[in-house]
Amino acid sequence: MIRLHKWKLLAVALITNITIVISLAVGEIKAWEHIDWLDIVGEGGVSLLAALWLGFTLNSRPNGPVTNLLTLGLGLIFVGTFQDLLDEVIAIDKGLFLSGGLESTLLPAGLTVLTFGLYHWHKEQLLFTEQRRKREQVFREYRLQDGLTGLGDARFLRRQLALALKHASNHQQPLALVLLDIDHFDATNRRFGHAEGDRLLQELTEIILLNLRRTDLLCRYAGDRFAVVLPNTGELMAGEIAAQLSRAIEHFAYKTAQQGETLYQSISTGTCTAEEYSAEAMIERATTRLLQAKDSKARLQVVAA
Ligand SMILES: Nc1nc2c(ncn2[C@@H]2O[C@H](COP(=O)(O)OP(=O)(O)OP(=O)(O)O)[C@@H](O)[C@H]2O)c(=O)[nH]1
Repeated sequence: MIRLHKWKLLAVALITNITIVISLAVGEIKAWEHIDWLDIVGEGGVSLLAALWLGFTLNSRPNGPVTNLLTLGLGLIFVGTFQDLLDEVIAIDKGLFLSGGLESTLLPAGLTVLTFGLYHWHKEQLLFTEQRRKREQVFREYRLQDGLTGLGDARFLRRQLALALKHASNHQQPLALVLLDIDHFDATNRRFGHAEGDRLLQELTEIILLNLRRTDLLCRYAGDRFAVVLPNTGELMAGEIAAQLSRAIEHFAYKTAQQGETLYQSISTGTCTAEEYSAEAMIERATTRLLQAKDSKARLQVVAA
């Protein structure tokens, strides 16, 4: 946290020190008997809580505009309450802005900025919830969760696909399955290393999730192969969604962690609709179509070369 947010922490520490120095310069330390210890405990406690909130917030957030707003809001609240605390030990001329004006300005300003930051945080959380919904139940079924991407694994896919098939047949709705496989992922692994391949798989997961509807389910079927269950979806729509996912991935400019090189990926897809198939038969059919797509891509590349 300290390394990531060092400038923000330095700014808060610097402003706090400036407040102490100015207070000492324009005021006088109160005599022991004039200090109200109950106020010190109360106001010191509020200041300490504001500092803790700031610490918790920075510890749980990446850098970015929402974090900046939250830091500014909590920072203002902290400095405002800290100034309040200083007032209890340093007597400052009542006519000075530092004595009353600063306290009564910083706290409301901090609360206003914090409210604005919390509003954006709330919006950000809604987006994450939306993405998480597409991983349905995975968070309650850790045994069937893929450790790298957080998606359901192949066993989870089979189980959910069987349930979706039953639901589709009971409600006489179509159901589709799309398999996606990254092209030449082995070469990417060999060139940039397995850890970079892992990061790429994680980022591609996010891209796919962002391009799905809230009812769709994404699973990691195997190594570089993903599966999407598309409820209430016919063949045409499934083909369209597969094409959208291919486009989204082709346009994604992945940056490697080491050198920041840009990598572009393509995928091959195989779709299949339910009709009278079982979950296993659907996976087999989609796999056959995926391999056919890979074959025709390879043949086209040979012709082009
Ligand atoms: N980094 C990483 N690589 C993985 C993981 N699981 C599988 N792989 C790799 O994925 C690659 C899959 O290779 P292939 O099945 O030959 O697929 P490909 O190179 O994409 O070839 P085509 O599908 O024919 O285009 C292998 O190099 C595996 O080691 C993983 O969790 N992390």
